[in-house]
Amino acid sequence: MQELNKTVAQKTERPVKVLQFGEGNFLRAFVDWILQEANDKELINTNVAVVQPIEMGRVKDLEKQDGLYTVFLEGIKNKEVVSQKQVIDVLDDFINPYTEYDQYLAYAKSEELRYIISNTTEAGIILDKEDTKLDTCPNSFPGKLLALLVERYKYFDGDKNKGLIILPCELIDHNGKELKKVMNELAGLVGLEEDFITWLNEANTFCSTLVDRIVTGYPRNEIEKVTKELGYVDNSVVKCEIFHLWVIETQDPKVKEEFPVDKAGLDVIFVDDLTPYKQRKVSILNGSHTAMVPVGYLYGIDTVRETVEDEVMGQFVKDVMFNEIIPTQDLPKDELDKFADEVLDRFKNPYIYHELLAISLNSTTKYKTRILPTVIKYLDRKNELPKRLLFSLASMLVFFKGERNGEKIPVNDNKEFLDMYEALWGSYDGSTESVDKIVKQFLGLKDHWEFDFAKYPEVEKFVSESVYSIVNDGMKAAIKKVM
Ligand SMILES: NC(=O)c1ccc[n+]([C@@H]2O[C@H](COP(=O)([O-])OP(=O)(O)OC[C@H]3O[C@@H](n4cnc5c(N)ncnc54)[C@H](O)[C@@H]3O)[C@@H](O)[C@H]2O)c1
Ligand SMILES: O=P(O)(O)OC[C@@H](O)[C@@H](O)[C@H](O)[C@H](O)CO
Repeated sequence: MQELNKTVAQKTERPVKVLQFGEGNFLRAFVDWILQEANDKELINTNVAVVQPIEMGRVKDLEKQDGLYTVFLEGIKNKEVVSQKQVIDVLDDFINPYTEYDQYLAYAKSEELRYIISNTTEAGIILDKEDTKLDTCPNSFPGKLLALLVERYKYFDGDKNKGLIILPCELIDHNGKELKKVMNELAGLVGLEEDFITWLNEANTFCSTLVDRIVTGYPRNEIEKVTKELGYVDNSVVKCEIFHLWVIETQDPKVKEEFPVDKAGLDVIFVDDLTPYKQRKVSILNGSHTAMVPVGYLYGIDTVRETVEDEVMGQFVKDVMFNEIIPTQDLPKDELDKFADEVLDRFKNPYIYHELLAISLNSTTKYKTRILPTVIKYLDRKNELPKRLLFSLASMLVFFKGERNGEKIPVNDNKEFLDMYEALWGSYDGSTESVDKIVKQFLGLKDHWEFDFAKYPEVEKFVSESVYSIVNDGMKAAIKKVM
């Protein structure tokens, strides 16, 4: 069967107004799909140049298919099954800046370039103090963007009209403000002139944004069937749910006028403050995802849907959402309950095969960013333990012991964390004392948690007892104690 390329599907020429950092599943199934819809409805007219943010990546694989790939949306909308396969043709240039730095910097001189879009994971918007030499490809995303903007500033002689609209999609708090802050810090370290810094801050518009769509990526589990239906081989086909929401925070009405993607009948909204949307989504959706992963996996389940449909695990997830997360949120309760009900329906999507192991990636950091704020609020407000969220923390520690029913778990996290788990479990000798010691050290990682668990001695006791029970009695017995 033929591979997807421009001899198989149509490719439309458009000016490249968007430079996109990241070629991952999410951006392709979300932002690029939105751009496609808005282009097709003639609301915008742009193609995208994709920049690979790290040395290893897939931009050249995308280029092999002339940038064409299929978004496979499947789910239930208004009680009807929707199954739709759509070829996306907006990707137009594919840059590995590590090997094509000049080609990358050439975009600085583009009259047409207007938008920067990024998703470099929660690890991407960071200050890398080594990124001060802009004449070779900087390592970090902020470093790469700074190099481009310095070139642009010089080429257009500080023209205020040549600034860009910057729309980061990383799931971190205030991503736009954070990126702007990191870029300013880096500009300071590089020693860039004051006039450039003024241009960076005044000519460019950094918008924080919040994204929401469950994207499971390449549908490995059903690829033969999908390929047959498509009639071509697509190595970059990406599967996702129908639901989508992009909240763009801006106080500048010109952004909405210039980027009218919301008019394409899509769930894109422009708001003054996205904080409530962010808190609600990250704590309820991502928080319950992260909380269910080690518990469900050690329970013997592999996917999100099976987890929420299992009698015991389903109840665990509901209790996590409604009894521990929602009471810590500041939005009206009925709104939160409605959102949580919708999320549960999305988790039950029968057409999406969302593996717990995929969500488990970088769990140690995800627990800290997506769950710990809830745990802390719960402890402060209720003066009692959020037992299920802490049970999930205990389960995560056992998950990284790396074994389920005698089989190795393919755990995936930063090397420093994997080394830490190995060292912690290396001291385990089967006794309650050794579990207590492991838990004490784990909760004592103040630099990681940025929170002092020792303030709550009952937390350590509960986590320790839970770990001991999960290891010795197995998850099915251990979970009964928190239900
Ligand atoms: N998949 C989803 O359902 C979904 C939904 C909403 C948000 N997100 C967020 O999007 C991000 C990417 O998810 P994905 O499904 O596209 O994953 P992916 O593995 O397909 O893509 C990851 C992308 O991030 C880049 N990247 C990885 N580590 C980086 C680093 N240290 N610095 C800079 N760039 C880095 C990679 O180059 C790649 O472009 C995740 O952080 C996730 O939180 C995902
Ligand atoms: O993508 P991750 O690995 O950061 O997190 C896993 C999921 O919680 C996440 O992808 C959600 O499905 C997504 O955030 C929904 O919008």
